[in-house]
Amino acid sequence: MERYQKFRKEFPRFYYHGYRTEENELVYKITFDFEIEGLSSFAPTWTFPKCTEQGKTWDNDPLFQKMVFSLGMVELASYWKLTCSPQVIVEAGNLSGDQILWWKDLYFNGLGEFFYINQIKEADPADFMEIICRGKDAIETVSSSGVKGRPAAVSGAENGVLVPIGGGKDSAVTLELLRSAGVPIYAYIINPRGATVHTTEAAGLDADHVISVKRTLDKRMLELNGKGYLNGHTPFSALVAFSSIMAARMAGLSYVALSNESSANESTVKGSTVNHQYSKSFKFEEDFHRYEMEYLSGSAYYFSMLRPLSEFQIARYFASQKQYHAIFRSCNAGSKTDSWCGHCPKCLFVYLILSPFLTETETEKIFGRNMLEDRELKPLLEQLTGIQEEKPFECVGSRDEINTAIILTIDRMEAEGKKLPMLLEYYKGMGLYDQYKPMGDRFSSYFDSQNLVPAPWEELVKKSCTKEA
Ligand SMILES: CC(=O)N[C@H]1[C@@H](OP(=O)(O)OP(=O)(O)OC[C@H]2O[C@@H](n3ccc(=O)[nH]c3=O)[C@H](O)[C@@H]2O)O[C@H](CO)[C@@H](O)[C@@H]1O[C@H](C)C(=O)N[C@@H](C)C(=O)N[C@@H](CCC(=O)O)C(=O)O
Ligand SMILES: Nc1ncnc2c1ncn2[C@@H]1O[C@H](COP(=O)(O)OP(=O)(O)OP(=O)(O)O)[C@@H](O)[C@H]1O
Repeated sequence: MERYQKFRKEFPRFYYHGYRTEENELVYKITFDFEIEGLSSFAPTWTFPKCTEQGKTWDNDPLFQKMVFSLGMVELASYWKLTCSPQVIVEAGNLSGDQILWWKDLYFNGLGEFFYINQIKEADPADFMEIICRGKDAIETVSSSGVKGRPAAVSGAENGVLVPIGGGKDSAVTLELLRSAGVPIYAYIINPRGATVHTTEAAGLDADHVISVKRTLDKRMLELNGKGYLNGHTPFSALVAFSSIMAARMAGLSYVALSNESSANESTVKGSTVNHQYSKSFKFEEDFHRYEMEYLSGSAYYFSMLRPLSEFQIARYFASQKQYHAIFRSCNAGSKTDSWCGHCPKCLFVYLILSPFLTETETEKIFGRNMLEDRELKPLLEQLTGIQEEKPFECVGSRDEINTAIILTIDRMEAEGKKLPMLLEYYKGMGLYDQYKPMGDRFSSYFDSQNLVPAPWEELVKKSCTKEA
């Protein structure tokens, strides 16, 4: 890819100079200092509310400072990708050889979609970036109450569990599961919008149990995007991971419960490792866990409550949680207007995966239209079901579970004597029905034991969300 080589030559060095903090009784604000030498500097910000005892200063907390530095390491990916400068010079903190390898692995995999879409074939895991660390010596961290290893019990959970909220169905399911476990819940939201705020309301959380942080992008990055510098997907969920453990520390919470499912492990491009949802995968979860244990010791136990489950089971559970149906929004395309766009892969995916568990009227009411009658969505249906090699670059379920959901919907509608909508009729004609029907329902009893859910909650997830087909 020509632009890649050209920019790397023209701008060989990217700097993470440092960060500046401002702290008062109400907020803790961080301004990162990045620079692409010869092009531009960037100053993105994060503002956290202060929710701990008065007089506590986070600037004096060594672990928290390491977290701030680490958040900058994730944030820099959005700015580095403009020119993919071969050298990244880190002055803001110290990194060991092992840490450097960890970060390179995150950047390479987390930017897998970016490289693929921009046709940057020459990006190689070893050579795409050299990280040179010129930071001062690391401040020794004093280990505190954080949980090490996979917990057999959930001690400390009585203080509360932090649940990051995306505004879609998955985090609502985590909220409800943890609620049934009887632990206090705190919601965590980056840049609140209607759906995220309404989700906390539907869960019955008051303002004291909602931690909202503000993140700003540097406008110069947006301007450079407009001028033809490189742009594309960045691993947003890695930002959720690093920032949520900061919020947990400020609030004195020992657990952060994500809502990433087993299906997120499937690659987006068949036969490759390119995964749009890389930082939602179990590999990232385990890697992050290891990083915390080794370099951020004392931080909250980070795990995904829904990791044992498929999207199919999450949809079934969510279908019974009617209090969220009018307000949840999974659509990324409509996230700015807090709406279902009704035309994107994520909308079609959610429509299909909920369909076996809701009536046609209920599903149509959620989306405001019957998407299954829209012939323009045929190509998306083909991508979602695996007729096409490439899944859409969106957070959608695995091909197998989408096919299972469609078969169940067709069977239900036919048993009720209903006429199939256009897309389901088309699907039947494509031969997939005959291919998948004999396989039966392989997802109702699904359970992925590769997970980090603390033992008592793992049992709860199994009991609440799995059943024999
Ligand atoms: C693109 C993105 O990550 N957006 C999230 C961001 O939204 P924001 O309003 O801050 O920016 P955008 O208007 O979407 O983008 C403007 C331009 O800036 C670039 N950019 C943006 C964010 C970033 O981190 N780096 C960037 O370089 C971008 O390329 C544009 O040119 O924050 C919101 C929360 O405050 C998120 O809700 C936004 O997420 C989008 C809805 C979204 O589509 N996110 C995708 C990355 C996505 O697929 N999200 C997955 C997570 C997958 C993963 O972690 O790998 C998901 O929703 O599950
Ligand atoms: N703005 C945000 N603030 C905090 N956490 C977020 C935010 N956006 C996403 N997340 C976290 O990332 C997870 C993945 O996002 P994703 O959009 O897949 O899930 P969702 O919104 O809960 O459900 P759905 O899959 O229906 O969209 C969320 O469940 C949530 O834990």
